Amino acid sequence: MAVLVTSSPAPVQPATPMMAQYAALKAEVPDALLLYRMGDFYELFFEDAARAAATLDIALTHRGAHQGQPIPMCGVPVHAHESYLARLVKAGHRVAIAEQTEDPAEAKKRGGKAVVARAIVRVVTPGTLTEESLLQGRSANWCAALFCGPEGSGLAWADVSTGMFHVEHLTDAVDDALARLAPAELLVPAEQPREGATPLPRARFDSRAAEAALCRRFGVATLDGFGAFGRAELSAMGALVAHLEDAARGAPVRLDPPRQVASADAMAMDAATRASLEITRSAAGTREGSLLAAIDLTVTGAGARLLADDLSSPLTGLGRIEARLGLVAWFAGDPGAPGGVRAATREALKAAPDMARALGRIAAARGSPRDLAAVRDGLAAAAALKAVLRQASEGGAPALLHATLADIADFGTLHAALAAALVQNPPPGVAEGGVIASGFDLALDELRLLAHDTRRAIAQLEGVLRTRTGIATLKVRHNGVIGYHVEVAARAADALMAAGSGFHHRQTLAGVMRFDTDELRGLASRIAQAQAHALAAEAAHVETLREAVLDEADALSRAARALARLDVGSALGELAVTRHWRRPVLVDEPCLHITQGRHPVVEAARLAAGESFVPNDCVLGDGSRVWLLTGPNMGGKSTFLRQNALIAVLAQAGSFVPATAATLGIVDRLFSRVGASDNLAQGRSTFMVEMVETAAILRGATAKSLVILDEVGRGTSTFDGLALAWAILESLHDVQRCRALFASHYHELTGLAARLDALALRTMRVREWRGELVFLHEVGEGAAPGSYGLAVARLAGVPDAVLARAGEVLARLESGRGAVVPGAGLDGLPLFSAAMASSRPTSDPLRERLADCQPDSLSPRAALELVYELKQLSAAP
Ligand SMILES: Nc1ncnc2c1ncn2[C@@H]1O[C@H](COP(=O)(O)OP(=O)(O)OP(=O)(O)O)[C@@H](O)[C@H]1O
Repeated sequence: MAVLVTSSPAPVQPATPMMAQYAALKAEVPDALLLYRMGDFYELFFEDAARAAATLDIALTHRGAHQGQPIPMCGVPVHAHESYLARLVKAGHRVAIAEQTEDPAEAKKRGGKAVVARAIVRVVTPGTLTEESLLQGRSANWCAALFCGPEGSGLAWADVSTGMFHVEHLTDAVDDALARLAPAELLVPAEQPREGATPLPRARFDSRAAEAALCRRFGVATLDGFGAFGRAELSAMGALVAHLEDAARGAPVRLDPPRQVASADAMAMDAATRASLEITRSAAGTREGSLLAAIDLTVTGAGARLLADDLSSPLTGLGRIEARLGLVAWFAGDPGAPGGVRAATREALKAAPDMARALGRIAAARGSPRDLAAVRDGLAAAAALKAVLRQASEGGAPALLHATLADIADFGTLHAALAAALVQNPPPGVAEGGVIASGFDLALDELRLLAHDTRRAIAQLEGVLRTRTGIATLKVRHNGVIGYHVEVAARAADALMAAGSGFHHRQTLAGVMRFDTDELRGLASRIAQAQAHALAAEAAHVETLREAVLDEADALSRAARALARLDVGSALGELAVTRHWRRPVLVDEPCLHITQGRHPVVEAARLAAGESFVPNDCVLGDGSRVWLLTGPNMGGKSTFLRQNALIAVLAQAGSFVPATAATLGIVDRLFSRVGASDNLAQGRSTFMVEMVETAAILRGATAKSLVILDEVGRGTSTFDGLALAWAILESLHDVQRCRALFASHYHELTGLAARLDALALRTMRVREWRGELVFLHEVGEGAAPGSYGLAVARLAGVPDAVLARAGEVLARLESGRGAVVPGAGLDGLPLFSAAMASSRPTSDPLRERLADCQPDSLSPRAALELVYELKQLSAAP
């Protein structure tokens, strides 16, 4: 989430009318950087300029003076402003854009000192982006609002780039919901501050005003048709919509009606679980290395966004999960879909542009002709796909396929209008024309023809004038400043300067003179007129097309979502076939039976390195609801723990799973604590974090939950850690009664198996071969015979002396195992330095030479030589 940086207040007592205008605009958006349009540049002044120059690494200059001080200024060119905007927003700034809202010529009419009228047309914040260049095609860009009321919290979130709009009532687990969403921008009431969130006045969260505003927006008398919303939900929705509208500054904001999300419909996962399982982001914070990246075979941006959504909130309802699995199975050809339909679907989807985002821009009045073309091509792809799938589904198809196809309406008329009107590859803007295809509007074609013919007439005029004047080098030229003109070398210009020559002097430059003639003027003005009319006609057509698209906005948005669902279904089908994944069986009883399960990310990494991955079974259920897993470091415990949790996530997200078979009782909450998670920035030690997270598990887990815990208690003294691990394991077994995989180095815990009837012992198998440790990565029955910590330390390159010393300490500790005081039995051990001394290498040339010498038989000269020799030996390494 972006950290918002506020900028400086507006200057006091502005010196010039322009600065007065600037100050007034700046006062409207005191917390945003103001980009002030001046001709071809957006300029920033004062503190804004300093901040922007530092972020953008551009030159800071000065313009005029304010209260005797030069005014700091910097600017970015209008034509390239999007990339600068992206950098400013990414750096956490809110940016307001003030445009010139009248022609400078109009201002001039009001007098020499009149300032061109300007207004803020948009406030750009991280959560209100629509530009393709500012967004990531494969991730959603959520703007969220949170309101915590006495009866729970309301969380509303929307993506203006696609119009998606959701709301959820939360009784607790607000942090979990925010971790799931990872919004680009979060709005909160000022009196409920949160780190990284934008505080808004409390009045923005007024639920009654919100209800009325939402009814107006969606043209309904009551919101009941969308769901039964609580006060907190209304407050959050109201603040969110008002913020989005405020940022758009009068430009329309298109949103789908709010979809109410019920917390119970999704598998609950807290932020620590998501981080530890690296579902959509790796530990390094990137998409790469995450589960999402490893399994994403979607071919469209919208498909990738939907897959991320599915993985972030796996379902808990059997019906919806089965519906998704049915679609994946059908695409995977299991059972027996006609050959080629998956490939055909993926091919058709590849041709589909991002219709949802194009629609978002068109609705926000920021759409370019290219966005209209994107809708046209998206509709063509949708129609082609629908035809393919309709035919393929004749022999029987899953319900979700039928429902999805039904969401793709018949857009024949709209598509025909777009296809007939637009050129194949329209330019990014309408200003230069060339958007409307020839043949669509005869009047437009005539205007274009006229302009074309006139240009040809001008070209012919050059020949006529050459003959008439006898100047062979005479040229008819055009430039943006003086338009069409005749150019001759200065030395040949005398005849043209003569009165009655028919030539009117325009310009004298070094070596050349420029003229025009009445005929040339006439032709030029005909061209200009024809062009202006043609441009106006094109703009009118574009507006009509825009309206036609917006008339169908809701249906288009549904169709875009349907295409995304087909993309996800076929991509997961492809994944299932190419990686040999299997359809999971979901049941109501709390079990987790996985045969030959694999970790999708680790497996992919191993395969890429030319190494194999060892699959493992996991059987949690009656009689073995909790597994206590022991084994050496590096043995594969964390991988095994995580892979089973990931299989549960994948299955409930509606995907096949990396196993030869899997039967899974629906998991209501998933908890994962694997790998160290430091939160030192928040002032908590590793152990403190571990205990806070463990407390959350013991409070939150139910008999339907799945808990995976790795090395609980490692951050404190051995006995404290063991005692805690012991009690936690007992609690999971007896109190929460959840399914759990519990990895630990405390071998003492294995004794609990005798007492806890649903606790089973498993170990990561290793073999010692010629003094070397070989990791088999196999889960076997029973407990590990030892912890092999020293052997792993040797593999890691810990020096021999330290290892030898650790071996001695270990032997003493083991002989004293069970003693009450940790470290009992160590008193008799020599000190570390003494042990180091005893383990010194025995071969020492200096000592050997000294031992060899006979002092009594040495002559003075031989003694001196011996001293030299010893000195030399002592210097040797
Ligand atoms: N099933 C497997 N097949 C092949 N290689 C595996 C398997 N499981 C793990 N590995 C490899 O072993 C390495 C160590 O795995 P992992 O981190 O899971 O071990 P660990 O027992 O949890 O170790 P530690 O306790 O030190 O964290 C991984 O980097 C991975 O490459």
